[in-house]
Amino acid sequence: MTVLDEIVAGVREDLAEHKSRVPLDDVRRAAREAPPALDPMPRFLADELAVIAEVKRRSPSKGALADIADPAALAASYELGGAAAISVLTEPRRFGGSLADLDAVRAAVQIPVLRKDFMVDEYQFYEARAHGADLVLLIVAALTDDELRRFADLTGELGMTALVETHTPDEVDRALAGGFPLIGVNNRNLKTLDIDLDTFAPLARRLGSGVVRVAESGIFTPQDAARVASEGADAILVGEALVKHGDPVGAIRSFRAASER
Ligand SMILES: O=P(O)(O)OC[C@@H](O)[C@@H](O)c1c[nH]c2ccccc12
Repeated sequence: MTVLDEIVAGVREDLAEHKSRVPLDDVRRAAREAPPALDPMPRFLADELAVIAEVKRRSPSKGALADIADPAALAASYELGGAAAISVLTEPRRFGGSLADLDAVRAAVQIPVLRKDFMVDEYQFYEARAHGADLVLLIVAALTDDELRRFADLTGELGMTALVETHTPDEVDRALAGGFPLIGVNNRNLKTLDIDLDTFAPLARRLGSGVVRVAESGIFTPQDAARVASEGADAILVGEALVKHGDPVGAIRSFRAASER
């Protein structure tokens, strides 16, 4: 079993508990009644490198990253620093996340919010929308082509935008075949947890400029941001460097300033 398989198995166990607590019909109604989702794409298509700033308490590779007592306050400083969107980890076992974190962040900011989780069941998409998410993550490595298609369709029906995550040439080809407009390249291999910033450039080239390209993971400095921007990134997704930084407002500003596109 890879780490990804183990995480997904845990997600499926937790899902059974969610479903028994809030039946599908109820979560669907809540999704329908939520304020409409925001469209993040204009921010990603703007001239400046967009920063997706992540609320991340822990990670499977490094354990505890930061003691985030007030996720709403952290999100508010991300917004103040000029983040284009905020990513909130909701997976509890390995990342210490929760839907409560998503609720807190949603209530604190005006910009689009991404529910970052391992999305493997329709239920989670209604749940994401019911909790105010504007974007969800679709990890190609964790899904069949049929699931990718179904989940992307459902994401769109709910008014949300899918960030489709890739890590290999084969996954890039699958994402391109699906016609998805917003595609991430994760510099971290979710099967081994190894990080390599050299992952991005060749896959970004393979993706081409017809899609919005997001460089994910392992971006720690403005120099890293400038590098992936020069390799074609329209946006960067940054977690660890921001949650550990004493000045998240300044950190986001420095990432944004690093790239002149
Ligand atoms: O903390 P980092 O190295 O800046 O990475 C952020 C983000 O890319 C990472 O949290 C991530 C990318 N894809 C994921 C999929 C699941 C869980 C987490 C992730």
